[in-house]
Amino acid sequence: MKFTESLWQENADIYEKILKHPFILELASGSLSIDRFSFYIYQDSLYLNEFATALAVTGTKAPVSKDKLTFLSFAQNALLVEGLLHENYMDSLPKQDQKGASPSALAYTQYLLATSSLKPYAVSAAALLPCFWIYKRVGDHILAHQAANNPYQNWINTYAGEEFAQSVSQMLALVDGIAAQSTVAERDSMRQAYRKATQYEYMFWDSAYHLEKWPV
Ligand SMILES: Cc1ncc(CN)c(N)n1
Repeated sequence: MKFTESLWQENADIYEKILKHPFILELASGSLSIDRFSFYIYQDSLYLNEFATALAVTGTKAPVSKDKLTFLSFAQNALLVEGLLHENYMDSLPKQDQKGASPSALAYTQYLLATSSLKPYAVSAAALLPCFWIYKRVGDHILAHQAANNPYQNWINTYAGEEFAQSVSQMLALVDGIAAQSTVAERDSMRQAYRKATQYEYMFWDSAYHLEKWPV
């Protein structure tokens, strides 16, 4: 079994919880409130900026230039392709009262930035994989289960689309290649990083659904 397949199986419990989360159920039915979606898009636009930095930093550690370029192109796509989707939405959605990242969003981006800055290449790459793979699987799942005339169609089309699918395949191949050259201990660290980022993915949806605020 591929290393990435084992990661998926070990973390299927969290993926099942994501699929049953009201944010995802309501995104698929089109009934998600505009306030919640708007909160999510604003938080995600902040997230994408930091995510792109974490991708670029991870790229600097790649031992071969082909893989460096791949990480840099992922960073570029996060800012241009996903960023454009968010900019288009932000122009038409209600403005947010709360400025800056929510507690969960900040925790997630700081985790990715710290991991990409301070941990080995293999661990950084594993921490970034859920950001690709979970969105692809959630996008595909929603596309297959969505209601007609869904107001969030552009979002669904981006993550269930061919361009995003190609990035995900590239990222999976990269992580499998890195794992094949890693020791058992390194693979264990990769597993831990993958699970932590998967937990943060769940928390990101959950915090958007609850319009999470700073308590003080
Ligand atoms: C929180 C989060 N995770 C992942 C993705 C997909 N790059 C995203 N846009 N936002």
